[in-house]
Amino acid sequence: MTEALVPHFSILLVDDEPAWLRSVSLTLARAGINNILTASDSREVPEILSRGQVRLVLLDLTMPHLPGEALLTMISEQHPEILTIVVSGMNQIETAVRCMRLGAFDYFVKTVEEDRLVTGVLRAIRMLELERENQAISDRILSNQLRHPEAFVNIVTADRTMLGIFGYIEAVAVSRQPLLITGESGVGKELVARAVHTLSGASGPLVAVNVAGLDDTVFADTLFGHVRGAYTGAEQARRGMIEEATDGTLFLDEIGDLSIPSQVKLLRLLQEGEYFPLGSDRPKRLKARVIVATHRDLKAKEEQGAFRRDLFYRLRTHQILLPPLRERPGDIPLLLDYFLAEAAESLGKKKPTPPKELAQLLATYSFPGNIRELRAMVYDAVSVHRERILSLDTFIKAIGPAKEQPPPAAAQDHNLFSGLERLPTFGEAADLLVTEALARSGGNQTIAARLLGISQPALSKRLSARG
Ligand SMILES: Nc1ncnc2c1ncn2[C@@H]1O[C@H](COP(=O)(O)OP(=O)(O)OP(=O)(O)O)[C@@H](O)[C@H]1O
Repeated sequence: MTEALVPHFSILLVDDEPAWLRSVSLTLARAGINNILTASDSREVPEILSRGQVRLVLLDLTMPHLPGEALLTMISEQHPEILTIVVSGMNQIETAVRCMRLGAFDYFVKTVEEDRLVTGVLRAIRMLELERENQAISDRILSNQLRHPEAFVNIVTADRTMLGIFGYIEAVAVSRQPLLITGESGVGKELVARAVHTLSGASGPLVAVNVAGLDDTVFADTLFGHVRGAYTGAEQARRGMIEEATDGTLFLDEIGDLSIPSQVKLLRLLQEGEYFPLGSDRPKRLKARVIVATHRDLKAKEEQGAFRRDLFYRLRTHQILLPPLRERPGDIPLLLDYFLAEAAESLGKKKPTPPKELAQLLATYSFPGNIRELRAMVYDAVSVHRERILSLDTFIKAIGPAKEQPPPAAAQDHNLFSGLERLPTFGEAADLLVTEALARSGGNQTIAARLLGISQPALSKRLSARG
């Protein structure tokens, strides 16, 4: 199998000393960077750059023929899309300042530790990747069309926000940067992580780890693995989940519950792209895309000091916020139909017909457990179901008595009465509302009362008063 090229563009190393070219190539390869070209004759550089593959150049300054500063000027003028890192033998502040003025992205002295050079290269790669991804995101938003709708077949929705999120997912799926998925419990975060993984085209698996409740040592052991004898009881070496996810996706769920020491470990992993299995002093490379999810408000946690700011900023490079089910009521009938078919098939029954008032009833409920809760309700109803038409009873029981709910967004923005010349009286308005609620609920008073946000006895009293 041919190894994937990292990053997706080429990095060109330019120096007249072949030994330096070899040594830097090896250092970068150890950091997982293998898409490298080299040039020991600076006169070759313009032709190599004209092929359009190179986005980052590591440039020596003192070279025969075309000197480094002349090349730097040429690159800044003719290839503004390319970043140049100068790696010079000269430790002179004036030279460094001049190079930065000529457009260098960074400046390193050759004697500097290799680690610092690698960090500089990783920073440049990250910046170029983000630039490309931002471009992809705006292209997607403008084109407003999905390229791979098949990746979303398991995510039932017709909601505009959700469809917009699908477009965003297509744009960021191939990124190597972390992705943060937030949203209430049961809203579909793991389902979305799976769609991202499918679209990433990664050859490895998706490995999901729920990190809630893991103490720091268990967290490190689970993710990083250990060598034999790392601690009492570690009789066998164990691969960590990061290694299990090689060439695939590591999905860390409930990230908002991670302890501070584990947050530090995760940040280091993301920044340096490497980790140490417990008991080992040989680093391993992170070769998986990291997706994290939480139902918690990470911003609020960060403000309270319970979540590290640097990690929060690192994680939210790409972010998806999934809306709760109550904010997409149009999805309720679709999901109902989908889960009825799914439940009937798994329970070996014929798909029941839902009473037409059911979707109305469900729209009055706030679904704190979101889609998972709706799914469980439907499975429950189908399992006790005998007739052709599904009974409303299990649903009415599950959602409990009506509670005050915020008015629908449309009613908040626009007062329905504002266009009327004569305002109806309270009594008239209430009568009209009751009539409409009864029509929508097919005459079912329980549902009508829920739609009106009043108790059933209160509705019944009002109806008898009407005569
Ligand atoms: N749009 C959808 N279409 C079909 N099924 C869905 C949809 N969204 C969620 N589900 C289903 O609802 C259940 C909960 O989804 P999922 O586990 O992805 O939620 P979550 O946000 O990750 O939950 P938690 O915060 O508890 O981890 C799963 O069975 C999933 O398949």
